Amino acid sequence: MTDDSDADVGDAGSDGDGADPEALADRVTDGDLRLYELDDYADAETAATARRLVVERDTGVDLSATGDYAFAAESADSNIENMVGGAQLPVGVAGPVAVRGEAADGEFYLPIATTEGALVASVNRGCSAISAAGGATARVTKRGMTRAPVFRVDGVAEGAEVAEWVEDNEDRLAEAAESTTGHGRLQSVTPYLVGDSVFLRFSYDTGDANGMNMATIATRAAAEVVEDETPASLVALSGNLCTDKKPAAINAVEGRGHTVTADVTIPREVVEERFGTTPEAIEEANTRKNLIGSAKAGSLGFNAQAANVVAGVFIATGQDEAHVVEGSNCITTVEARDDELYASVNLASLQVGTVGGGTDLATQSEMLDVIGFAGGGDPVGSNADALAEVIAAGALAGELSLVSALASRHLSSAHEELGR
Ligand SMILES: CC(C)(COP(=O)([O-])OP(=O)([O-])OC[C@H]1O[C@@H](n2cnc3c(N)ncnc32)[C@H](O)[C@@H]1OP(=O)([O-])[O-])[C@@H](O)C(=O)NCCC(=O)NCCSC(=O)C[C@@](C)(O)CC(=O)[O-]
Ligand SMILES: NC(=O)C1=CN([C@@H]2O[C@H](COP(=O)(O)OP(=O)(O)OC[C@H]3O[C@@H](n4cnc5c(N)ncnc54)[C@H](OP(=O)(O)O)[C@@H]3O)[C@@H](O)[C@H]2O)C=CC1
Repeated sequence: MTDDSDADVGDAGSDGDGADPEALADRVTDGDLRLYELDDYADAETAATARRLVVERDTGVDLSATGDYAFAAESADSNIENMVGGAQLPVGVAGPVAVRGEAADGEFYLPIATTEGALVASVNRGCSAISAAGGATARVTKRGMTRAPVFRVDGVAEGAEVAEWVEDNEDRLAEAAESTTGHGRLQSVTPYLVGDSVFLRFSYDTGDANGMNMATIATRAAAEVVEDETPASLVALSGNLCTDKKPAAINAVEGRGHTVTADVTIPREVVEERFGTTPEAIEEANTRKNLIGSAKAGSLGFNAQAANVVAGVFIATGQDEAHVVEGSNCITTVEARDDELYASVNLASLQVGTVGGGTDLATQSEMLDVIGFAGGGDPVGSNADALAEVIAAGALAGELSLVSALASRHLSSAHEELGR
């Protein structure tokens, strides 16, 4: 879409369209402008072109591939600073997979952006077995985006008073928090006291949005009320008990974002035909690997590759990719029954949105459309719920296929064949 060689020649000192990327790049090189100030002197695309020129000159690297991006630069204004282009990776589809959810009920393609050969094939195989079995049942059982500021108090007694005040005045905190958003609703505030630190874990229903910005802005307003009304002094708006983008047991236990569970019962003949192994072998591999192995490792994830599906769909659909950390909090269960296999996944903390964040970008919104849940839902929140249910079904497909491949000793040959 963009090309350094045919950029407009114009006045590098003027605002907006017509600015010359070469002249702008010269001004950066001369120390007259900072890289991030280029947007004040040119439209977003020209500014990105000028930045590429600066980086090309400084590093000697040809950035023509990075400059060949397929979205309007200005559409990424709220997503990136110092933009130089686009990072592209292949996206494939698995499915369609049949999902019997509360919000998602039908057959759904699962777009997966990845560079790992064999991943889409694996999820596709799992999807085909799930669909042959009549589909996966999926339910969102909890929603709540959290933000937990930390306050300083003078000691335990004062901290306990602050915690009590918060518990008695949740309605006042909700009023302040909700004054900042049309869609966010404060669901709870849970105080934690550690010595002279008080943590307040705020949890919000954020509708169809991931809600991390929404929750952060709302919590700032609530924190001001806490400071006005109690002796507590705000130290940090995020006190890590949220817990955002770090492995944390609190998310695995209490949930964060969407807590979603999916299960399926697959007839024995379908298992044997699609996975080339038996329900008993899959159960044994799951127990020894995903349960005992994970326990011995002290892992928070009792699964094989939930993060693969979460990451692939997140990148394809404009979710915050760092939330894959929480998205990997998944427990996979498998049970061989008389003539069938029962399998389930529980994703405790899946952060998804169909509005906001990167969901409006060109390819990302296309992929949300492919799944069928782009934009705000009716009722509010139903699109994000549906996306969570479809991802859970995809994670279940990935678990079934990979654990089967391990049970049938096909993992390394599959990757030799498809991934090298
Ligand atoms: C690779 C397969 C699927 C072959 O499996 P197969 O049974 O030999 O393949 P098949 O040719 O008989 O086809 C069966 C089905 O697989 C699908 N399929 C088959 N090939 C393709 C393809 N090219 N493109 C799209 N879909 C494909 C497709 O659904 C097909 O059904 P059909 O449509 O023909 O009725 C299998 O061996 C497999 O799933 N292996 C596991 C690979 C895997 O899961 N990799 C994930 C990444 S591993 C990792 O990152 C995490 C790890 C392992 O470190 C985590 C841990 O510690 O456990
Ligand atoms: N601030 C932070 O600390 C952090 C931010 N992030 C980033 O936050 C972003 C996600 O935040 P998020 O708040 O979701 O996104 P946005 O900041 O993009 O806000 C989305 C907005 O969409 C509006 N909206 C319109 N329709 C709906 C609907 N149906 N349901 C819900 N909201 C709707 C809401 O407006 P209104 O509120 O007015 O109702 C909402 O605030 C990601 O880009 C992520 O990377 C990630 C981690 C930390």
